[in-house]
Amino acid sequence: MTLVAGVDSSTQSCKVVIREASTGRLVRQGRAAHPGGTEVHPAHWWAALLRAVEEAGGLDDVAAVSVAGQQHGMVCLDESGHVVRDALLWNDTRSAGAAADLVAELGGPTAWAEAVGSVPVASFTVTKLRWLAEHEPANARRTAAVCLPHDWLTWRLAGALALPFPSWADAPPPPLDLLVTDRGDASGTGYWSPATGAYRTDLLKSAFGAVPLLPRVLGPVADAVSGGGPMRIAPGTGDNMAAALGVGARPGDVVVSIGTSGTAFAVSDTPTADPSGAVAGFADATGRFLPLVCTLNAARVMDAAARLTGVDLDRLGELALQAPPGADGLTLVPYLEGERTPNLPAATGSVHGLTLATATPAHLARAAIEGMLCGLADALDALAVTPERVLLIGGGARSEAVRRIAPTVFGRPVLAPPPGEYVADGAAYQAAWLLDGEVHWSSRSPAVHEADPVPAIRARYAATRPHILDRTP
Ligand SMILES: Nc1ncnc2c1ncn2[C@@H]1O[C@H](COP(=O)(O)OP(=O)(O)O)[C@@H](O)[C@H]1O
Ligand SMILES: O=C(CO)[C@@H](O)[C@H](O)COP(=O)(O)O
Repeated sequence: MTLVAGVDSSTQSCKVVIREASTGRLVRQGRAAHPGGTEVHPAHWWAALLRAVEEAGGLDDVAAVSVAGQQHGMVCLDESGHVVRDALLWNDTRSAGAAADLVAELGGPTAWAEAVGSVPVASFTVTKLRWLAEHEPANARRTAAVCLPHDWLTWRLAGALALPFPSWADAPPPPLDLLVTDRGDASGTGYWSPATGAYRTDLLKSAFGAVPLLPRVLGPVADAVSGGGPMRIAPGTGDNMAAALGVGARPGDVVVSIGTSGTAFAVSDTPTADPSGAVAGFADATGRFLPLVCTLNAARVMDAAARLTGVDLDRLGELALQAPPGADGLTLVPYLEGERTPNLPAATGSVHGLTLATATPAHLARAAIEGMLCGLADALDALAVTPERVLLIGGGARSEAVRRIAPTVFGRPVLAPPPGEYVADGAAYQAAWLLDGEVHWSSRSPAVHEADPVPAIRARYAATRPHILDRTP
């Protein structure tokens, strides 16, 4: 039996699945937590990957592996391959001013959308590099190469494979020219064009003042390390691109992922360029494109509501289902981390419509879930496609309350695939694809969730959304 491994190094944790290459049957899995915060030393990702691999029973019997990771994070390496500073993650908003400057310098949002398919906000790597050049010039000068979280982990794996697994933790960094990436993750940098398939080093030079070494961009099915050992390494990709593969998204589908980020994305045969900036024109992991809208506030809104109400996530869901749709007018605008779409990096969350009657844990629980889903309903609208199917995935989709409330907010049925690790599965799929050239994995049918639409929920949310305070008092 040939086995493949898929890794999901996402914001909150690292997950590893080991599947049978021919059928996709799940054989073993493991996971390990990442530290909190929006800047993280990449060594923590490597340590978590090793713990998750160990929990999954190791990779000795695995023929191919692929790593998917949180998009956009800035990993700077010096000439010897050592990390220059903690990586700034996709949800770190300190580069919001740099983003605004870069947009103005190129002549406005349309110029960016035409150049790289997306209008950069603080999440994009290019804005983080501008921030670094302005605020930490010594670190900027030491930066010989820039890569993304999945690129860095793939590169560390490439360097470790020659050693037995117990020694992987101590594997020295490989040469910088072994760094590779893929179209999907490259498209989140702000200096690679999905339409032309080429780096825009001119934009990088303007933003950062220099052009460090960049990872080689591989096609969807290519070895990340040529002439490697017995285990092959696929190119990997960004976590949303891997999720699209893992869930088997096809043209006509919109996938809504409720993880740390909230994302809504569709598979497209053509590149997109939205000058409003709401839709990022990413590439996918198959050679196609993945227009995507991302919010900074999704599953953690429920974590916060659970803390506020003093219950666990299961109880939070039960409470939410006790309150009526619309929570009797209690409305929560979920900008707890600032927001990316709409681009309000300094915003805070707010609660409106408090009365003696709505001041209950059940109302707050319902308002939190509805508010988070309203942000995603806005994301679905921004995608401007008429989906045949809306598929709900991510940690937050494990909540029955989310699955039952989503159709009332979205105004249409949603399909919930069986709970699973679809990002890691997508990576495993890519590894199987590398081995066999084609993959025929069967999947279980998603459960259909239907409910009467309640348009008043979004109407009230739209009325309250502009009434927010910034985080600077
Ligand atoms: N049963 C559940 N109900 C609600 N939320 C859940 C449940 N299980 C997990 N989650 C949420 O899933 C989130 C993690 O989702 P995940 O997709 O793994 O995130 P990421 O990929 O960003 O690291 C946590 O914030 C947690 O709140
Ligand atoms: O920035 C984006 C998409 O553009 C995020 O979706 C990150 O890729 C993080 O994903 P999760 O950890 O929330 O899955």
